Amino acid sequence: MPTWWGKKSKSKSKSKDKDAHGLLQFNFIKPKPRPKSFDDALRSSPPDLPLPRPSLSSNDHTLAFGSPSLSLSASSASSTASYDDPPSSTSRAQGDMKFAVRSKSPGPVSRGPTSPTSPLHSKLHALSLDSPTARHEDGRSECHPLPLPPGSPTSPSSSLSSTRPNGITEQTTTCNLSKWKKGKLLGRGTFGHVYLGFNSDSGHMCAIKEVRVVSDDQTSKECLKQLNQGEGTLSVYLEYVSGGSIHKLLQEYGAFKEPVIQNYTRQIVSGLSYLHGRNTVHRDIKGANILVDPNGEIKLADFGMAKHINASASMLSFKGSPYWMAPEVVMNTNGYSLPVDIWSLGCTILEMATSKPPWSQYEGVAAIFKIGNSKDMPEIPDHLSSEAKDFIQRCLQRDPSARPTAQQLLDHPFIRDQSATKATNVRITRDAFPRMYDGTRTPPALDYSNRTCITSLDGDYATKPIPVTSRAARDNTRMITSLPVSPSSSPMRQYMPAHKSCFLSPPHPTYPMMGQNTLPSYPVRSNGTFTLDPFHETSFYKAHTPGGSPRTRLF
Ligand SMILES: Nc1ncnc2c1ncn2[C@@H]1O[C@H](COP(=O)(O)OP(=O)(O)OP(=O)(O)O)[C@@H](O)[C@H]1O
Repeated sequence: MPTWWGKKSKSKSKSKDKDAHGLLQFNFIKPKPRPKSFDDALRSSPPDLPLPRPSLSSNDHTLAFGSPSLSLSASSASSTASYDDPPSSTSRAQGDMKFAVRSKSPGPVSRGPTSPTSPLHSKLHALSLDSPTARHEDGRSECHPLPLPPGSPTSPSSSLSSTRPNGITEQTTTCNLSKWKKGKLLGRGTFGHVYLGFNSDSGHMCAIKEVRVVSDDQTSKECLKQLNQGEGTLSVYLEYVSGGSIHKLLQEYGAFKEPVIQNYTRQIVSGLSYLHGRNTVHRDIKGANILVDPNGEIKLADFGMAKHINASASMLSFKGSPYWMAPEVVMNTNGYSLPVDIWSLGCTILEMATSKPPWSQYEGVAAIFKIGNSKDMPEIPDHLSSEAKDFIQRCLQRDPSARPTAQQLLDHPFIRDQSATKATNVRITRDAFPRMYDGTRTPPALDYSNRTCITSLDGDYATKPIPVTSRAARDNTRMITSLPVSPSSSPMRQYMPAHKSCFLSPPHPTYPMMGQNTLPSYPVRSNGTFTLDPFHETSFYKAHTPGGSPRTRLF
């Protein structure tokens, strides 16, 4: 095996450790001496290094691996899966990753808005990449043998455990015990709101992501029926990560210092290395989709756009969040693959360093033009170290094949010497975000019905308050950040020849073209006032390929 960057000669044994949270962790094996420089290393042929093998946490909702550990938070993959790239059966079969989605059932009696149906409700259905339709052997079909929401009771009377051949322990609930109440608003995303969930039986918390669902065709209605959905909402129960997202921390604390960036980058890259090692591309890496827990552990979230790709295939669909989107996605001509996450990683590091993504001075579509059509490189702040600058530059290579892989990046000088212990993670996060620990961090839930002003994106997006006319008007004018659309809906479409495999759909209605000056509207509370967060709010996407194609079924 060729040598691989081995300045640090300490070889870690592949060991299993159980951390305080019941997450099993495995360390990387890194024998081998290292070449002199990162470039020497890149020139060596990448070895087929053993990937860290994650294992499921006790609540079965996170995967943790590597050191520092990185978890893949249970996500809305099933509910927001790519419309034109359905999740592959391979990833389902492998069982390496599991995205458990517990959907809300109105049940026989509606519980009202502050008391969502318990995830253990007898009519709940859970979607999983492993076993979306399993039933109990005794014929009880109303319960689902999938992991409980985080913190659910697991007493013998309430659950049955079984260990599958791949080592994943599954829990089967008897579906009648717990009560999850919807609490304060944690945040808003493209498809809905995320609330704190509290289990009054156990005292446990989870995050409840309420996804709005449009079912305007028969297939959609059938889908919803099968999910036992009502009221146009799908509830996804997720592990609650109390630190919130990197995006929120940036809003609250401003740009991160380099040691924090280094520590978080190392963990993100570790997660990408795991995902990419399994040919899975996340496609929406950005601060808002990366959660930080109070122990400084990073969790990748929101796999709604993740996609397993075949060795031979690349993707053509236009997905992602514009400011973090790789040029090849924007141009949408030759397809794209795993390196799109590396580009987005570079953008996310810039976001951490400046609290804004690259090209944030441009409106959404103008930024897309900048990414796709120019040869410009985003500005890299001067105050960063030369290693950090080099790391970012390598991620932001316009030619995807020139970008290092996640596995290679783990040995980049910017992050390779990062102390990889839990103590370091805790210390760095505690020092950087003290209020995460003193109980004052979480701002009060925003009352969107009463907000009085938002700020305009044109010009100085952060400072210009403008009146809000009505919720309807506001909802019609949101900007896109996460955007699953068909290839032919790319805003670049009219400027380039249509790709053969494009669906002929009309331009996406939620994409304001340049000059339209629409108003993105994500007011966030900052120092007691609402300010615009132009990088977050998105239009509620309703796909519209002709004829109500199956891929336009939901959302
Ligand atoms: N599991 C969680 N624990 C704690 N907070 C969460 C959790 N999931 C989401 N949040 C908070 O809610 C916000 C909205 O999350 P959501 O996943 O709906 O959208 P997003 O990822 O921010 O944006 P998009 O949908 O465009 O990708 C996040 O930015 C985060 O602050």
